[in-house]
Amino acid sequence: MSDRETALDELEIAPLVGTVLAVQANFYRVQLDPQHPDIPAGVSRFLLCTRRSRLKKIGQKVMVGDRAIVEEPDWEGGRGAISQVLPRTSELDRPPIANVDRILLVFALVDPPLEPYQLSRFLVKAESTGLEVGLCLNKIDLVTPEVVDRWCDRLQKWGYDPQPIGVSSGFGLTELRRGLAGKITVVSGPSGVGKSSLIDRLVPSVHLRTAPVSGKLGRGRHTTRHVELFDLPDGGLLADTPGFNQPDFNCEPSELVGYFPEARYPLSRGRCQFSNCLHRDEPNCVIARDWERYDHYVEFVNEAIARQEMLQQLGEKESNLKRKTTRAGKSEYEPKLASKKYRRQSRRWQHQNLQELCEDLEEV
Ligand SMILES: Nc1nc2c(ncn2[C@@H]2O[C@H](COP(=O)(O)OP(=O)(O)OP(=O)(O)O)[C@@H](O)[C@H]2O)c(=O)[nH]1
Ligand SMILES: [Zn+2]
Repeated sequence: MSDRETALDELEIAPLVGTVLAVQANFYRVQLDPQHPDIPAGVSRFLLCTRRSRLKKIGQKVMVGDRAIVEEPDWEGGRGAISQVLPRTSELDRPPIANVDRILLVFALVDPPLEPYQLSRFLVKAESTGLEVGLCLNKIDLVTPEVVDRWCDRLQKWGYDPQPIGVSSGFGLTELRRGLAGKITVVSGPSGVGKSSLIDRLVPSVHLRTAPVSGKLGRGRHTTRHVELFDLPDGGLLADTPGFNQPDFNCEPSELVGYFPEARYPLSRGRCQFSNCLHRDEPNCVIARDWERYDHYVEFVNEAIARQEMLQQLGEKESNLKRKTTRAGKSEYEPKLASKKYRRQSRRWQHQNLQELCEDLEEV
């Protein structure tokens, strides 16, 4: 066995494993798990790594959040090479992060105002990932305790247990920190609610640029674009997502009901008469209509159906298009010759047909 094989063999017994915190132009910032006997005392556990060419060859992508095996650490230079990506437990595509455990939705009670419909969209989108969903209500300093209580009662009826917080004053952040320990959490929510300010407070080493909520849209001007996981002092990793105000759904209409906690319980207890019931006008449906968000549910189902129909039409259109390359070298779609019945009949075909017709007439 060569020296290298022996070294690899040893690595297999006790590989250096870490989590990819950020991707920066073909380099991966990896935080190694602590207490590995190979990590010398006093060196940084953060290594800037390349990806082994073998991984490139097999098309193995490395994502933020990935658990990776690191070889050939250069402790002085803070470098290493990723030789293997461990199986993922989850994979989000927006933001592109692997192994996320929890989505934490942050909304403000005011400034921007808390809108039930918008909150519902974010909740459904978060539920559609299949991950645990948490909800914080920020800016409690700007409303009365009665307003906070009213919102908490209302959202409990939706099936959630919101945590009121005040990022400016630090209210509720100790409890929030406890829920983040040992997990990878993605923070999401509309613009201007205080997501970046929250991360600034939770991760002392991070200073994201934040600006006052401004303009007609009531949006904060801070922009969060690249994907990065921040290391929390009490353990756990946190990522911010760019603020967006209207998440889209790309799920099947029939899946939506499962993303409403209010409907999950009756569905687990009984069955609708029709197996493909969408719980709208169908008879003998187990879902009651008297819960606050039922209208949201119906609207989201209608939206998902419309989306499905649009995709179907697009699919049909696309199958009638063929790709051609223009003189400028660009690739474009042009209508395929329509199916037989619309195609201009060729002379020969016309001639044949006439002949057949004549033969038919002769037979009569
Ligand atoms: N009054 C009050 N203002 C807050 C609080 N938390 C954050 N803010 C302010 O709200 C504004 C927007 O905060 P950001 O942290 O930029 O919001 P964001 O959610 O990251 O916004 P995007 O980057 O657009 O997604 C800033 O002016 C913050 O100072 C709070 O608890 N109380
Ligand atoms: Zn039903």
